[in-house]
Amino acid sequence: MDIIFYHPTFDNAYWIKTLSAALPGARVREWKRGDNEPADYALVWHPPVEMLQGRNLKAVFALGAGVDSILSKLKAHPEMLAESIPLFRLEDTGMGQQMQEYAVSQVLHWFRRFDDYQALKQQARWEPLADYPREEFTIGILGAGVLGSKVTEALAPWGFPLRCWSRTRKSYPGVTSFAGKEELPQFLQGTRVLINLLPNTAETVGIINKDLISQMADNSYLMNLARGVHVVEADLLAALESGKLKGAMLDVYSKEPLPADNALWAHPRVAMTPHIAAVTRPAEAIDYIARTISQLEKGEQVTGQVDRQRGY
Ligand SMILES: NC(=O)C1=CN([C@@H]2O[C@H](COP(=O)(O)OP(=O)(O)OC[C@H]3O[C@@H](n4cnc5c(N)ncnc54)[C@H](O)[C@@H]3O)[C@@H](O)[C@H]2O)C=CC1
Ligand SMILES: O=C(O)C(=O)CO
Repeated sequence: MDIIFYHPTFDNAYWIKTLSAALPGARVREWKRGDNEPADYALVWHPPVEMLQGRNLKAVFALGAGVDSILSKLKAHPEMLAESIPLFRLEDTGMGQQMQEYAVSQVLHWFRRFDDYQALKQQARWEPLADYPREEFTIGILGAGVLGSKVTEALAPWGFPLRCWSRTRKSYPGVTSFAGKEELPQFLQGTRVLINLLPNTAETVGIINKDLISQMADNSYLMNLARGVHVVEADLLAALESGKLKGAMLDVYSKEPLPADNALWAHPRVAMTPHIAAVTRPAEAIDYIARTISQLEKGEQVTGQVDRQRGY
């Protein structure tokens, strides 16, 4: 079996060595321009079209959870990957725990009013503030899939009212589930902290806009852990100015790296990280990919296949 590997920034030698060890007998090589030798599987992130085009592959594995960049490239270059070749993505493989850490630490930061105390500190003001009632600190998770469900699990022990919104109804313990466009207004009503973990699709681009924000509780918070295109940044800034939103924690942006002149950098109530909420953990990802390839070779059922029509 031949496997080709391409990632613009990973430690490719480590991946090739570890994957080879996990799949004895497989020949794993780094794909380089001009390599047209046969391959059975391809592992990719931001692949050049010529890497995949015209190959008789058994499957392609995306080296991340979101496949929006691969699917948008496919839209522009449908010849890159035949419809019949399945595309897989990473399901959790260590990203769930990272999202849990990120979400829980920031929710607690806001709940304990550390943002307010930080602002008071700037003015050397000693001023104990009233606690927020826990039962009114409702947390809503947009996108209740692999990562969204992990985040609800980590938040559950803290006792906040929890709700999620997804395409189909979920039954996660202690979480009120809302499904579909028609239930979005109900989901938003009273939501104090909105955590976004939706995939980037034609239906979700720009979903966090002024209309959506206006339906949330006053003095609410936004945490965007999914993709920058979900948020209309001008509407976010306007909501921060009007006071409708008290703060935002952003990991992803409409343009990455975020240009130095973007107003988000300077905003005192916007906290930011540079798209690191959950990164691909090589050992876990290799374990999943090796296991899935072995199962595919034996004709067994596998998980993680992307529905290209649905867009995630
Ligand atoms: N910031 C970061 O470091 C990272 C960001 N991500 C982002 O997180 C996203 C989510 O990842 P997973 O949980 O693994 O995806 P998933 O596919 O398991 O879950 C997606 C959820 O969104 C819901 N959904 C999709 N379209 C919808 C619609 N139109 N209306 C209502 N609900 C809809 C689905 O029902 C599902 O509950 C990825 O697509 C990626 O963009 C993923 C990893 C790291
Ligand atoms: O896996 C993904 O989709 C990511 O965004 C990784 O940072």
